[in-house]
Amino acid sequence: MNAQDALKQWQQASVLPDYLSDQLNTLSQDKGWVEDAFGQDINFGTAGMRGKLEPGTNRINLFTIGKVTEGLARLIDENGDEAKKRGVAISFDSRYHSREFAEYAARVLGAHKIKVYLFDDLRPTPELSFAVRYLKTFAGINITASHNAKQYNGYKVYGEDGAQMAPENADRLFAYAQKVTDIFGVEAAPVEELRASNTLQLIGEDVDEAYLAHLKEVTFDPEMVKNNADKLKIIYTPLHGTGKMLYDRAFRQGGFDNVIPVPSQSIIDPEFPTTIKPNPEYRDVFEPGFKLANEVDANVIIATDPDADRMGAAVRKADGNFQVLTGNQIATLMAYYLLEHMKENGTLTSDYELVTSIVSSALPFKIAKDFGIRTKHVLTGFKYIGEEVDRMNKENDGKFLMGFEESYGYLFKPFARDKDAMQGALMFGEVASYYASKGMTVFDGLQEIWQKYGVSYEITRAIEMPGIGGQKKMAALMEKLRNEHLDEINGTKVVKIEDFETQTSIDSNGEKELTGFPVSNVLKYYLEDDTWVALRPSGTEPVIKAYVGVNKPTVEEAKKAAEDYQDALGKLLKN
Ligand SMILES: O=P(O)(O)OC[C@H]1O[C@H](O)[C@H](O)[C@@H](O)[C@@H]1O
Repeated sequence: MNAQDALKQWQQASVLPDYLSDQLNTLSQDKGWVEDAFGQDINFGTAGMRGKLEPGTNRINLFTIGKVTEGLARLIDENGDEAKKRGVAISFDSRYHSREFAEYAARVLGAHKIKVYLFDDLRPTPELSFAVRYLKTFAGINITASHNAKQYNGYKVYGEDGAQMAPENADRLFAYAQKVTDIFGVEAAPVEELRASNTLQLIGEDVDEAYLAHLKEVTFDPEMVKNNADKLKIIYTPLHGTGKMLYDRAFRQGGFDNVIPVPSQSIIDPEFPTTIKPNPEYRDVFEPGFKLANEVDANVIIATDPDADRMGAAVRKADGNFQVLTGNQIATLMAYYLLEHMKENGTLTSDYELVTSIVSSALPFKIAKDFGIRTKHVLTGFKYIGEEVDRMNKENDGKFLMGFEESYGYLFKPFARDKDAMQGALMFGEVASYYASKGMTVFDGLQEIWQKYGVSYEITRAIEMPGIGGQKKMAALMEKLRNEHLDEINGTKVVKIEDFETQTSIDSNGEKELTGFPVSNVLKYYLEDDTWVALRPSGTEPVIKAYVGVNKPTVEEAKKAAEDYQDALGKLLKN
């Protein structure tokens, strides 16, 4: 069906709620919008599906949610009665329509007589991941668009291991969803009926308690944290989202006595009024935190995104100013802290493993190798880190130290199988507490690590390419670069190119097969000066991402080189 025919179908549908009809009337005046919103079906990316809250087949609304949930229901049907009895856990964040979509997904599953555990209120993504494992459900759904701007919403799906559904099942689910011919005809059972038969069960405090009990396992040295509680003042912001539900109890039980929330950002609000995008990657989200930190003389600011899977931090330097850290720097500090202290108390063995994505900093790998433990690279997407944890458990081969992604995602204890900002906040608090006990700032600690291992400095830039046009442009750009085999970037020789789509690796010895990764549209370049560069279209936002990681003796040199490489990439991507 072409975009115009699909539009007509939506215009004639009698089941559209008023807000969608109104939006449709206004937006459909724009031909480009119609092409984009109805020209294709919304797809599954790095983290399920994500899109603007608008009418259309390529958007997030009641009907695309219903269609995909119908796909999940059919996947569960295919797995038989046992799978239906185990059912699905559903949570949602603070965005517009999140609660409504969660309830609708519950009703669609309920129509298939699939058991549903629905959270009574908003909850963090990692708690949903935990709930899937705790309740032993067959799958999980989280209605969230994570850190995207307020106009977006989305749908993350979890498999029975609590990790985001791996491509094989996600593809089956999507294929089932594609078989739904009438998007408005998806059956949904009434809530009252589902409640009466206990097909739909509300969950909340019971799961909170179990999850919080596990969060206690994250802290490595509770005594140290407790003894230094008075030396550390943490400002915390949930950025108007789900972190608010648990942070207070999590910090308190972890021994952190001085945690002060940012009042304006502790109000649950789908407008995310104090931010442009509620993403701890951006400095502006820390502004109210800086102000409060200066008023109360705090050392550290911790921010979690609206579904509390990402965690960012800013730390006070010796000169009194705050430094916003990157996800790579936060991970480096946490990895070093754990390795050093585990070694010290004799618990570090060589079968511990650190897992990270191919576009994350090389420094934690270098440190891990120095401590004699194993390292493993995976593609972007925390589900791949989840798969590694599964492998370690199933094959009894390796112990999980931590997993991280440059995009502010960390996991230490795999009772959740997605990145967990609560775990990140507790571990980062512990790191801060440790440096405070030595009379140092966290930033001093980072300098110390850099002095020992050399400076790794990474910059990620996202170049926006919206709409169907943007997708085509990104595909063409990647194809062009793939065929060009760049031999230099900003004047420095390329010594190796890894192409994760054609699964080849080329260096001066010729071409080899690149094994161990699923096919993915990523190009990674290794340069003569120990720099790496990676390019890939994002799976969650309409952007192409350019990653640069440089290794230099000093911060100044590293920063300058990373910026220069990014500028060169910017030009390359414009051509
Ligand atoms: O770079 P993208 O494809 O946009 O993905 C960036 C991040 O998005 C989500 O948060 C996923 O859960 C992460 O695993 C991923 O790293």
